[in-house]
Amino acid sequence: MTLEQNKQRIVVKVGTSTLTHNSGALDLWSMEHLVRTLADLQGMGHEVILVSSGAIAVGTAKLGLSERPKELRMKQAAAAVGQCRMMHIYDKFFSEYNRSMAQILLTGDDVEDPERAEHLSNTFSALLEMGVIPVVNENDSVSSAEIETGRHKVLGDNDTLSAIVAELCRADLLVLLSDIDGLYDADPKTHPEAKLLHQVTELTPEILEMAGGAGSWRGTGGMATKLSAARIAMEAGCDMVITNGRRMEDLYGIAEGKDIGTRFVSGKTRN
Ligand SMILES: Nc1ncnc2c1ncn2[C@@H]1O[C@H](COP(=O)(O)OP(=O)(O)O)[C@@H](O)[C@H]1O
Ligand SMILES: N[C@@H](CCC(=O)OP(=O)(O)O)C(=O)O
Repeated sequence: MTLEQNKQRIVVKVGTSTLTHNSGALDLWSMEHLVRTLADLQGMGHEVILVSSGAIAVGTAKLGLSERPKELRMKQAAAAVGQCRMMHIYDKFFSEYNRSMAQILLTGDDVEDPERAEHLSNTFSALLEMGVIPVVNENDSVSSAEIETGRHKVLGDNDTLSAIVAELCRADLLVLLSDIDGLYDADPKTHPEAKLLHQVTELTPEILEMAGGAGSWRGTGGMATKLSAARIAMEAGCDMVITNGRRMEDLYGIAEGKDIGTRFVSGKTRN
């Protein structure tokens, strides 16, 4: 396959547990490696979109709060503070690699409404055309679906959000960077003997039953929301891979189709 043929539009979603330390403070090593790898993938000819979580945890730490706020308005305020801090650091790191980035904050209404969705899709196209890397998060300060209930309604969580973005942008590949190597046949935190699944071609009831909740106070949704994302991506003809954000360099192999993490194979790739 030539490089031109292999040029892909890749959406990478990174979870709070990869971007922050247990204290909630930013994991600068992780962010720096993420940015460097994305800049490199772009340099290789791929188009890259980043969906980044972390705003609430980072805001909570920056405000010096002893725990993640329970009151909705306080969580939304923490998100506003954290989002700003994260964009500052992302922009600084992307600038070091001579890349431009843009912030896109979305709510469920933005993708549900056809006119807004079209504007959004046009904005993504224009940014990618100019070589800018869009960095997306849910607009937590105005949208309460996920942070209030912990479940997704319209968008709800960034796993689902990233799949919706992948669909909207007609991406070839969605990669979810998590704190775990992929989907296991049970949650390894409670079942140490659990085995990693390398490939999923169909979301059967057995697969859906394997998914448990979040692994730490910073994560949201756990595997359940990742499987919802897989459904959206697969139906849109986009492969999705869950892999460990501790090994950013795996992104190169994943882009080449190597067997890393758990790959949810879309009909488009299978046929
Ligand atoms: N079947 C499963 N396979 C792998 N991880 C699982 C499974 N069920 C639940 N989990 C949990 O999902 C967590 C990852 O999701 P989450 O905590 O939301 O992190 P992230 O910030 O990466 O989205 C893992 O740490 C793990 O404890
Ligand atoms: N939008 C929220 C994160 C929501 C979310 O899905 O978090 P995660 O499970 O860490 O990807 C934030 O920026 O804090």
